Amino acid sequence: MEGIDHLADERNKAEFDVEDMKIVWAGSRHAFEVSDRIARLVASDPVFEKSNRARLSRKELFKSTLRKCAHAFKRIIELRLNEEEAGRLRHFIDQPAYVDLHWGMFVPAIKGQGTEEQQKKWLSLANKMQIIGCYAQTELGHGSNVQGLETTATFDPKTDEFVIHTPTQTASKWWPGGLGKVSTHAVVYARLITNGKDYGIHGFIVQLRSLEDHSPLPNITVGDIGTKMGNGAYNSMDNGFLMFDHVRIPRDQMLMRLSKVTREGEYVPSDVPKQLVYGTMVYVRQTIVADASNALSRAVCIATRYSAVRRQFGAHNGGIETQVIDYKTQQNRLFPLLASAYAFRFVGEWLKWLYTDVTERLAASDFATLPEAHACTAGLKSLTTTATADGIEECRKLCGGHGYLWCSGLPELFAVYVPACTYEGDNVVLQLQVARFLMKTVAQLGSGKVPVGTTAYMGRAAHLLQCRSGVQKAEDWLNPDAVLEAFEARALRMAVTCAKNLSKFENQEQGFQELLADLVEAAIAHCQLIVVSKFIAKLEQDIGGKGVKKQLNNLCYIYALYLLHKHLGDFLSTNCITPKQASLANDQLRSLYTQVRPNAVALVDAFNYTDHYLNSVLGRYDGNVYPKLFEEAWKDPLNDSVVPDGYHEYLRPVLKQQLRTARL
Ligand SMILES: CCCCCCC/C=C/C(=O)SCCNC(=O)CCNC(=O)[C@H](O)C(C)(C)COP(=O)(O)OP(=O)(O)OC[C@H]1O[C@@H](n2cnc3c(N)ncnc32)[C@H](O)[C@@H]1OP(=O)(O)O
Ligand SMILES: Cc1cc2nc3c(=O)[nH]c(=O)nc-3n(C[C@H](O)[C@H](O)[C@H](O)COP(=O)(O)OP(=O)(O)OC[C@H]3O[C@@H](n4cnc5c(N)ncnc54)[C@H](O)[C@@H]3O)c2cc1C
Repeated sequence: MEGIDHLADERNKAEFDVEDMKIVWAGSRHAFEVSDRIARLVASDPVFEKSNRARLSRKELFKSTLRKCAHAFKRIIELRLNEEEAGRLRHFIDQPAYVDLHWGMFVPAIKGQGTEEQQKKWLSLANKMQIIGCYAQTELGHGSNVQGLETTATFDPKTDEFVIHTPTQTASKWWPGGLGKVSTHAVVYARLITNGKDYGIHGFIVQLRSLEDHSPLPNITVGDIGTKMGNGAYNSMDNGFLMFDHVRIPRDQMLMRLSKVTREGEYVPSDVPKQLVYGTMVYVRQTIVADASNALSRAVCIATRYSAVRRQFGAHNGGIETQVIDYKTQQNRLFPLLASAYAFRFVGEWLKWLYTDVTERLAASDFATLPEAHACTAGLKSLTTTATADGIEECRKLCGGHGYLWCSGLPELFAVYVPACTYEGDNVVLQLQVARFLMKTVAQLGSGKVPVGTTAYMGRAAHLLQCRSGVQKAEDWLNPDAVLEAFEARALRMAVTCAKNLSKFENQEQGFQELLADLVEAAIAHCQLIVVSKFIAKLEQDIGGKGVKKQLNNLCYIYALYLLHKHLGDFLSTNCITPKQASLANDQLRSLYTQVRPNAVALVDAFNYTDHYLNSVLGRYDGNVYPKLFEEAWKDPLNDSVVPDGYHEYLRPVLKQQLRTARL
């Protein structure tokens, strides 16, 4: 059956031009062409083979990761790939590795926090990978609470050096990716102490390993923190621990773009907000939002193709059974995830714009939008990674029993993805940052300060606090104004309720702690509004291609109405909509599912994923699932022999024992 497209009928049903949708998904024709070319390059290179990853021991997996990274670097040089192409290459290799932290955090930290001189020195080494770096912030005892970090960097004016020290076991660096076995250098976050005074957390470039033989430098203890969840998965990464015993570094290895320490040991505070020391996290959170749509779309692609292949029940008189994708329950679970993948794609594009905008403003000493950029990156990182991790697991269940097989691609994808809910800020901790931002904004309403950006809607509080939805029939829920008003009213009313409840406390911080759960819900409502509004804004752009806009329109309203249904309690309890209107939203949702159904397979084809990248028997482009499941099963080491190892020692004696007992 090789060569037959088992999904051809599905593809023929599509009512839009898939090639045009591929461009919209990629962001531009250029981005599509680069991605397409590099994905094929990776798929055709045997060094990047990954189908046996689960069967490798940790050591084998790690060594194969080193090999892939070295080969990738060689190819980047040979083919003279530019930064964008090199980034796509690493993405499609699809194996977490030290390079992610080197390029994703070490280099950006130096770019963001190093002086020009420091950038010149360190980036020229890092860009050629003559040094490899990681981002060493988290400690055994503190991750979320950055202000609680214990590592010290004490200035010694006698030698013009900082002494980096780990004063307690809980001060050991713990988790940094690439640290365990690879990094030669790290940006280490430590408490800066000079003239006996603690000036809080600052970044320092510290060499960890010899550039000659890779052994740890004197007074440095470093290693891998151990095996993590799942076979393969994130175990290709050497997350590490690190302890310093009074390690000396030159003063000029403190990242000094923001604040400085002079030769005499005087601390010169930055004339810009001190929070810019957290700038690398803002940058990475923004990239994590863009990546959420990659991971979710991958899972959705597998679940959608397989749901079209898989048939259960419904056969009459020996006829053909029903494709499981035709069950409304399957659609109700799958299509909102398909819609979410597109929604996260577009909000990711918007967030990239916001980040670029704030970066330009900061360069011009305009710090006004920094709090919003922090709230948006934190909140959207939290919202999209939570939904994506849950979504991948839902896709596994949507694939029934076979989804639980490693070769479905879903267990490993879940195991690799789920720590995104924790790293770069625990998702609850991050929503609480959004909540603080919202409470400040609400407190300023009526003060004459007009809320802008993503909180502009709060400026229409007089209307939004008393309006009632005008929806009268199901189709009214396809009106962008009706949807936006419902989401805005719900978000504002939840924030205002929290603010009112907070005001009942004499001690605001105590009140905040008491109301944490409500505050997180208000923050989530605000972030969902952002995603919905950016999807609607996307539809207002000039989108060409036969039928493309119609499909995006359907997905946009599936996303919004599915959220409305899921969080109905919020919408009803805040009196934004009536039960009747909620029921109309459900009617509309069902109708949208019917419209998406014939386009579902084509909508996931638009992601343009190669079979190599998906690495899933269930998600194969040709839908030839069953013979390939057998092929994979035969490859399992347990099937190397018909009679298993251990039969003679452990199985035969038991069987013989039973036989004797039975005879008695
Ligand atoms: C492409 C790469 C591949 C990805 C691989 C992923 C590898 C993973 C890497 C990591 O995980 S690195 C470690 C990441 N760690 C965290 O994310 C820690 C999370 N914690 C924090 O970010 C902060 O400590 C906090 C929880 C946000 C704030 O803590 P706290 O309440 O103690 O606040 P302060 O530090 O005192 O600051 C208060 C003040 O500052 C504002 N603010 C906080 N963060 C930022 C920021 N990033 N940018 C701008 N402003 C920020 C905050 O809103 C407060 O403002 P005001 O209310 O005072 O106005
Ligand atoms: C795979 C992976 C890779 C990582 N890579 C790096 C890296 O490269 N570099 C690096 O420096 N770090 C890295 N980290 C560490 C990561 O950034 C931290 O684990 C993360 O910031 C969460 O901090 P924590 O572990 O201290 O969680 P904790 O803060 O201990 O969280 C535990 C629980 O407490 C809750 N909680 C904590 N504070 C509050 C609060 N104020 N209010 C309400 N609830 C709260 C949380 O919601 C959570 O449920 C990595 C982690 C992982 C899992």
